[in-house]
Amino acid sequence: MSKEIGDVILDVKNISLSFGGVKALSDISFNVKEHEIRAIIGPNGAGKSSMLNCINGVYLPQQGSIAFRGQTFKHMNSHQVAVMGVARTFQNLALFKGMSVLDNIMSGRNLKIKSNLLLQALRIGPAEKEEIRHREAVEKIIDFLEIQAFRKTPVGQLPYGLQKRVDLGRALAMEPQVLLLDEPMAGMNVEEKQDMCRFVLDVNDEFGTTVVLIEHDMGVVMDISDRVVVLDYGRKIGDGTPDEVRNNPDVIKAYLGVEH
Ligand SMILES: Nc1ncnc2c1ncn2[C@@H]1O[C@H](COP(=O)(O)OP(=O)(O)OP(=O)(O)O)[C@@H](O)[C@H]1O
Repeated sequence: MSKEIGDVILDVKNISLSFGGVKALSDISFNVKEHEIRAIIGPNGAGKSSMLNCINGVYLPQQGSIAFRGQTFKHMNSHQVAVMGVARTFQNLALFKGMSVLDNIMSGRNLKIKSNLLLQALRIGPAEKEEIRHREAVEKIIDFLEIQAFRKTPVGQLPYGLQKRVDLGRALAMEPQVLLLDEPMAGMNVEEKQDMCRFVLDVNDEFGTTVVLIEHDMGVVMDISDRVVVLDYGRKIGDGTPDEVRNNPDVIKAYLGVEH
């Protein structure tokens, strides 16, 4: 894999997060470079989702800071983080099940809609032109994700693997610079996983989008990631290329309970 990795786009510094007496994250630091695919792995309860929730402003860590392109966003909420260019998908799908694929992906464009609600509703003036532009962008994503056949289908009627693809489409509709994927392959069969892997690689390659993903499937992680950060009980125990992480005794111990 020979691709150009850029400067640091996301810099996580000394993040600590507790829920009452539970320390979900202890002094976690790592960075993500532009155009990278960066995985966060670790056993159940390691703190992976908590970390993603700190990055996209859902949780406010008690300590530490996160900077996007050098700009620290200590108190930004998830909307502000999204406007800045960080989109995410969810472990448990958060789609509108009764709405069509097209409308679900369109909902990802909301952040980009500039005209006021009345003009939008009447579809007149600049709102009409804007709507056409958004529709075109959404159609491109639908083509890219190869879901043309289901454009008008209510999302709830689609197989799980396709719903995950629509979830990705909705995040892509925000035209993010950084895409956070929370277990994009969870619950998928082998074929669906292969498809999702290909789409993640294509998004990274064709749009240049930086990807941060949590994933339990080690085969997938080792195949597609440029670098991997490993958490265990809220602490960072490894950070490096897939090969470095694979051979790290602390990581082996955390996963297998024994050193090899
Ligand atoms: N909202 C919350 N309230 C209380 N405790 C929480 C909350 N979210 C996470 N935790 C706790 O923080 C710790 C880390 O959880 P987190 O979900 O981040 O781990 P994870 O690595 O994503 O796990 P999994 O792989 O099972 O999804 C766990 O002990 C969990 O019980």
